[in-house]
Amino acid sequence: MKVRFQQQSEHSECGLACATMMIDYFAKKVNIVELREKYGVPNGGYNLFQIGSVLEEYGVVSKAARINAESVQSIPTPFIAFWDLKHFVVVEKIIRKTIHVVDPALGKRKLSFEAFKEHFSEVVLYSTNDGHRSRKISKINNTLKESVLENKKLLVVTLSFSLLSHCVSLLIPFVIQSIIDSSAKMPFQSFLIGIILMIASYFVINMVKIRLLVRLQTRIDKTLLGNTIHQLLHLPYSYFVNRSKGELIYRINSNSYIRQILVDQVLELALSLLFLVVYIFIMFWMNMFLALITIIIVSILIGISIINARINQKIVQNQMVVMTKSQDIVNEMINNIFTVKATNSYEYIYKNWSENFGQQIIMERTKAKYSSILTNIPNSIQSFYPLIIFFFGYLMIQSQEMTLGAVVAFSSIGVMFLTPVLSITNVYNQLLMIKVYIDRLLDILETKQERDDGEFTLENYTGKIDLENVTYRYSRFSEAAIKNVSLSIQPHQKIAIVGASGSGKSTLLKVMANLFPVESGKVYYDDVEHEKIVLKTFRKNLGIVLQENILFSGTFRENILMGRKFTDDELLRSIQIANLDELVASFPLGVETKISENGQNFSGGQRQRVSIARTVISQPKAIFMDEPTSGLDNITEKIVMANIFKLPATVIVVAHRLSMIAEFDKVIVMEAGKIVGEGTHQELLETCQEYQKLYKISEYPIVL
Ligand SMILES: Nc1ncnc2c1ncn2[C@@H]1O[C@H](COP(=O)(O)OP(=O)(O)OP(=O)(O)O)[C@@H](O)[C@H]1O
Repeated sequence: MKVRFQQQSEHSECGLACATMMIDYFAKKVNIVELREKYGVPNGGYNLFQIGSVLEEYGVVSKAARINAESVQSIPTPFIAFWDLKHFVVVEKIIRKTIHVVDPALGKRKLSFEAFKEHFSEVVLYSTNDGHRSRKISKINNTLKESVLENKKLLVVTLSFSLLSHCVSLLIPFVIQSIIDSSAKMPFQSFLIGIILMIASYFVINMVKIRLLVRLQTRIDKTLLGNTIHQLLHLPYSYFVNRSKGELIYRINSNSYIRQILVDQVLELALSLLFLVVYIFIMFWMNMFLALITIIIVSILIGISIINARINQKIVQNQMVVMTKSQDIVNEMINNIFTVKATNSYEYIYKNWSENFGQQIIMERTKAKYSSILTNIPNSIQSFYPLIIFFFGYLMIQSQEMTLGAVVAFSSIGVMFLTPVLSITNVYNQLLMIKVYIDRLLDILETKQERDDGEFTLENYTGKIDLENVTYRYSRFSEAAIKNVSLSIQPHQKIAIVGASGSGKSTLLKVMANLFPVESGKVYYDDVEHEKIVLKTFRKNLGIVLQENILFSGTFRENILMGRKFTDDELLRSIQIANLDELVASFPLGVETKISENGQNFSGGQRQRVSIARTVISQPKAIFMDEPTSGLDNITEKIVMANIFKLPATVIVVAHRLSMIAEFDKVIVMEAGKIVGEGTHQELLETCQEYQKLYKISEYPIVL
């Protein structure tokens, strides 16, 4: 049994991807989505011990060993190998001096012993389980099935028209036969009328078929892509936190490949299969001997095409991985062009990209190498097929077993038979490919949506928040970012969270704002446990301003409203609170002024203020802000914060600068995921050593 390739979705997921491949091989069909949901991905990835624990939970008993490359053949395959001192790969098998490696970042590769030795870091994790599990054919995901089933009617109609057009073309050989065999007494006019009628009906049927096909394609596209985007929008925030954007976009694009293969190819396959039976029947009815020759030729064609498809699948899988990486590099380059320029790192980035692109080219060439032989043979056979039939047909005419017309007709039917056979093998090829695309899409489609099954709507939410022994960790194996935190925040209180970098301030804020689900403990809003609240409607009570202030391309108005309905007065009020009124007034188009994508044409502080206006416009009852004013000067910061403080809302702010700290009702001091101090600024200065330290080193001494 082969190891099923599992691609890692982010840089630190190689350990988890290797664990997925091992579990899938030895114990149970799993995909990385399931393991990711269960264990998460710690910063810096998994170590061998943690991978071993995951395997054990799934019934794969494993052992780690330190071993040099020369002795690695004694380890039972597949096993996990430590790679370049920073990565994990699965060694699928070792055949003589060739090592078959499944790299979760790069796909399946064959390495010479020397190349293996160069990368192998002399540590392995192997399974002591006996043999592999039995594998059943996997079921296609429901969303994909639904997308097709929803358009069942249209599918049947399109299929019927395709069938009709095939039927019309099936008549052609018989017409040719009667023209040749009855040429002496041919009723010229009726033949001509018949032919014109045939051409006209073929044309009309095909025209309708093409239109139906396009309609079917667009409908399936819409359902498939619509479902994916809908699913993406309903995934929890944590899904996006560590994922690369290029990778996600590539996964989303898998939709159109899947549709192309499903609609264009599978439809063809269904018809071809049906017509194969018809053709075989007709051929044997016309001439047994020629029919047998055709079947032999076809068997050779199918054999070669299957080999071709299998080779292609492997190459395409690997090709997709490098293509995604290229896209990622370009994405990062464009997003971080300032850093590239500032650090003068053109060559480094270019080298990175061109190395990756080089691999892409090598794969393209390998593909061409194989297909120049394997695609060429079927094509050549197809071209020479009529010659073979005419050769044997000639002998039959001589022995008067067949007429010339019958040989010509047989040859045409034979060619018609070969075409669907070739298309079946081509579709088989594509179907192997679709699996690769589906697996990539399933990462999105099979991830659980954010839960929303609460019973309380909390329409009159006051802004009270309580945390009871809350712990949150980014992954099962990483240290908790928030440890056993209990906290009570009263309506309209103004709270600041302070602490050293990495102490868990942002994480605590996100947990309070319900962006991250807690691992243990409870979060209460107005004394109602968060799991019992209808999140969809409740979310509008929470306003969140995060560090990354993303603006969309559109006007000021559009960026603040974000599709929600508010009056012009409400819009102006939010602009005033964010102290944007002067800026907006300075533009001739006011709130209709265009903001470019990501707000590139505005300063960081201006972007922050648009983000604040966007949050306060909905008059949330609790406002969570992660360093919302880091880009503002002291005076603007004071104005904005004073405006926010006046709002009838609970305000919780992660603050690096302590310049306004004395104005908060309560300050929470964090250290290593725990609350180490809680009280007013004055109280903490007297009682909390950690706070005193922070205050002393604060860049901006307090203004009292
Ligand atoms: N997306 C993530 N995945 C894994 N670990 C994370 C992630 N984000 C933060 N962490 C880890 O969680 C811990 C707390 O991080 P957090 O961002 O909450 O700290 P912070 O106090 O807000 O830091 P800063 O002031 O530098 O923003 C850190 O150890 C950090 O490495």
